[in-house]
Amino acid sequence: MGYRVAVAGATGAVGRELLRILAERDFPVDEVVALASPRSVGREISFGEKKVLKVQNLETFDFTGWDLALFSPGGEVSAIYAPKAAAAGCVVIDNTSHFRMEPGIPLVVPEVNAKALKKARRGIIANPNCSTAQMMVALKPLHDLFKIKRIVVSTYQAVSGAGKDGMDELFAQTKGTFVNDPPTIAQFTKQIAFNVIPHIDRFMEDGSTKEEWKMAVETRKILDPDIQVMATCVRVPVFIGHSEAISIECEKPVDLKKARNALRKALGVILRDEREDGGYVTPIETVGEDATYVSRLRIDPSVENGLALWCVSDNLRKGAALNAVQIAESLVEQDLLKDGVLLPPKV
Ligand SMILES: NC(=O)C1=CN([C@@H]2O[C@H](COP(=O)(O)OP(=O)(O)OC[C@H]3O[C@@H](n4cnc5c(N)ncnc54)[C@H](OP(=O)(O)O)[C@@H]3O)[C@@H](O)[C@H]2O)C=CC1
Ligand SMILES: N[C@@H](CC(=O)OP(=O)(O)O)C(=O)O
Repeated sequence: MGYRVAVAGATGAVGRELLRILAERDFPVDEVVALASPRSVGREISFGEKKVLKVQNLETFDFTGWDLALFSPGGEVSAIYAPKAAAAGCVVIDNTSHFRMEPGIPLVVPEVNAKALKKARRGIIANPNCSTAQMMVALKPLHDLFKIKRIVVSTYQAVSGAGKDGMDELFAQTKGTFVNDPPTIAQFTKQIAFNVIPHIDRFMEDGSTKEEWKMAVETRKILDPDIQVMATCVRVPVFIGHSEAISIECEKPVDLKKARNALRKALGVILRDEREDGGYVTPIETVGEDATYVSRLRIDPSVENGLALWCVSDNLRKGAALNAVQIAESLVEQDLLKDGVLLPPKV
């Protein structure tokens, strides 16, 4: 038996990847519909090798009779239409930050906390922030071994994290530099080509950014409510692939050999750590890949029970679309994708 699946935000960077991954992984679909803004109605986009979908309007779409909706149309749009879809009996997996911290809405990285799906009460499941998702995959096996108390992380985030317009801006500025065009700055606060910007999402009162705040609160919701997180999130001129330099401080003594063995066995992780030229993974090597790559694993001698690592993944896949499809697969595996199990919210 297959499912009727809607993809909202289908013309965007994440939406296109969602369609690609549903087809690639042979998710059991009977029917797929692509939804976006009124601007895109009638546009054609591919689903798999053979099918072409005509984009429909999310604003007027009736979700009655649809089993599953994968949303990535931006937080403000999800805020309106995800509850409507859920109220029509369609289970929503939302990629935006809008519902992540709400009670009764599981925030899930399947390799880490798939069981939380059973606690869904409102017909909506949240997909984590891209930087958080890959960090959770890399740290779960280490947390199981050594019990992490504190994480210090610096991110190097690709422009595709800011959607298709972010990618266009890096491309235009890079090209423009070679013909002496002054850079047009719209998606980022400063020139991104040949530069790095220590600012992602809006500023909070304490001087951190919302991206940094999300990494802290989402880690606590997914992995362990007692972990402290200090994040610095930086945009870099890379098209796809988020990188992270992570230092952890643990309760128990760390053992490098045990850490390596656990990472080798962990679901979703590939350890590539050869301590020689090129024996580590860079973002461009992760494009189109599903794994979260860990390199540069070493003891951090500056704290008790400290360990440092480098972690890289395709932000549009594990950071967004792949994780969403894995959630859908996990719902199917756990027999949760049926009427009455994920109760629709009252709207
Ligand atoms: N990029 C990433 O790494 C990650 C992104 N996300 C989240 O996913 C969401 C989308 O990101 P991304 O794909 O990168 O963004 P894009 O800008 O590339 O795409 C946005 C999508 O949303 C659609 N959309 C915009 N406004 C409306 C509307 N009023 N009604 C219906 N559809 C609308 C757009 O349709 P149209 O083409 O018609 O304008 C487009 O399909 C964001 O909320 C982001 O937070 C989450 C994790 C990671
Ligand atoms: N903020 C992330 C992508 C994203 O949209 O995250 P969120 O869904 O948490 O707003 C980035 O720019 O790389």
